[in-house]
Amino acid sequence: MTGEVLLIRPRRFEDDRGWFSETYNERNFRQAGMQSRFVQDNHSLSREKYTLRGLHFQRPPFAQAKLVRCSKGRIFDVTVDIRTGSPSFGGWASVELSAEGGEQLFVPAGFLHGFLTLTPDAEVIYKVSDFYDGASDAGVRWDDPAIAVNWPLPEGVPPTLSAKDRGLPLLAAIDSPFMFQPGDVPLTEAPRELRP
Ligand SMILES: Cc1cn([C@H]2C[C@H](O)[C@@H](COP(=O)(O)OP(=O)(O)O[C@H]3O[C@@H](C)C(=O)[C@@H](O)[C@H]3O)O2)c(=O)[nH]c1=O
Repeated sequence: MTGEVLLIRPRRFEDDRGWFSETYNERNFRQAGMQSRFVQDNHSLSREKYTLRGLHFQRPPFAQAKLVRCSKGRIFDVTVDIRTGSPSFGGWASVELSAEGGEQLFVPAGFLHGFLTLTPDAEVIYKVSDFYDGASDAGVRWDDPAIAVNWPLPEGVPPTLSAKDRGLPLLAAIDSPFMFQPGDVPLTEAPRELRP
């Protein structure tokens, strides 16, 4: 497990037709410091601007690392440290991911993940390191005041949420199954950048 949130900017080769980019290359991403093996690819479409999905995680033995990118539009992507014993426990970090920029966020197991769409019809594609398991699916409220994510929502505009996300518990009510391990890295405001 790589216990560090990373921002990846894959190289783009531009020519008259447009561009080409390797969005994932196991060897190069490993060499750059991202160790996970992925077993499932996910793709979601959120029709409305200001749709919020999160804050989610899967419990072990199905804990997932995620490699997230936005393939249409723009999203405000958020990760929250829930590793017991971490100096940054309960802290959050955000990055904007856009189809135009092609940035990717690597979210290790031990973190909540969620995003707010900043454009209509935003599509998000992400790789995960273990299979979906409905019984292990869990999460924390997007507006938990103990985390206090500064979502870029205009004053008085509520996000569009699933019924499941409206009913999620507060961080204090979940028993985090994750421990801060030797070699893990605290969460910083700006994730370390990799250019594989
Ligand atoms: C996540 C997931 C959902 N599903 C099903 C369950 C449900 O019927 C439907 C929609 O699921 P959800 O409401 O959980 O989808 P969503 O709210 O988009 O959940 C996702 O949110 C982002 C922020 C993440 O980080 C992901 O890991 C995942 O939790 O799709 C799968 O079959 N496989 C999967 O891997």
